[in-house]
Amino acid sequence: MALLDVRALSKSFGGIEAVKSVTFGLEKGELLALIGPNGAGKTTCFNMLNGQLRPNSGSVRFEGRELVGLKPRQIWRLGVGRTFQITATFPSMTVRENVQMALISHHRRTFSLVSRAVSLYADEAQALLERIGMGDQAGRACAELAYGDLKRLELAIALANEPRILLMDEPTAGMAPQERIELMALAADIVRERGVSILFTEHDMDVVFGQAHRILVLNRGELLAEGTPDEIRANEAVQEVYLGGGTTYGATETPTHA
Ligand SMILES: Nc1ncnc2c1ncn2[C@@H]1O[C@H](COP(=O)(O)OP(=O)(O)OP(=O)(O)O)[C@@H](O)[C@H]1O
Repeated sequence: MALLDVRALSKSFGGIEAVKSVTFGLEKGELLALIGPNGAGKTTCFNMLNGQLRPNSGSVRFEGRELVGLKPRQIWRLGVGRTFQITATFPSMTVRENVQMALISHHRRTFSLVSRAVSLYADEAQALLERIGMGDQAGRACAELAYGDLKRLELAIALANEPRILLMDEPTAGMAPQERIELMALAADIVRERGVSILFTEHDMDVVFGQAHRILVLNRGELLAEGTPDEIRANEAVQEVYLGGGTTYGATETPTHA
């Protein structure tokens, strides 16, 4: 059984079947992309995986344990983390303090807001920042960071919780093209080093086809295709959905439909 085993997951909103009996697995150490046109059901899927939405039917098993019915916080504590499209940092704190806060939360320590978390987990936080290439920015206030750096910091904050699985919802949204590639290349390295599994949604096809080990394609709530980047690139049904057929993508062409 896959590390995360998703079976026949379905969700309707009134008459709209947003996700229809979706089944897939996420393996240990895998970088898996979930793509699909606007409204395909990607966000709804993510919300069911991390407990924000309860599916109408289906199951989500993590290491054999059923996650459906658990609260987001419980799922997070089990090791299924999530990054959001909107970055959630404390702007007035420094970069390092933000990571320290995440480490403190992970280790369930309490601290006084008055004295601030000046010393707790400072070395660990610095090490995480070095890993994402932001060691030299540790002392800056978050509010001063460029957008791309904030997204990288968000990755460090997510890693502070030592997730086994990381759900990344459009991690590169709003970034410059080269920065996007770099962020996902960094995520790919981290997958390799730590054996973390990542499921991510993404609109930038260069990022998807350049970095993902495997790709899931959703269309109108259904899983249309699943395979390696080469298999998906060659899949006619996928080409039809994305481009009306005929054109290849992921190499030189980059259709975006954000
Ligand atoms: N809370 C909701 N209430 C009603 N309909 C919803 C709700 N959330 C999503 N939907 C509908 O479900 C379908 C799937 O939406 P979803 O946001 O999951 O797609 P998506 O693939 O994430 O799209 P995008 O790429 O635009 O973020 C859409 O038709 C959407 O309008």
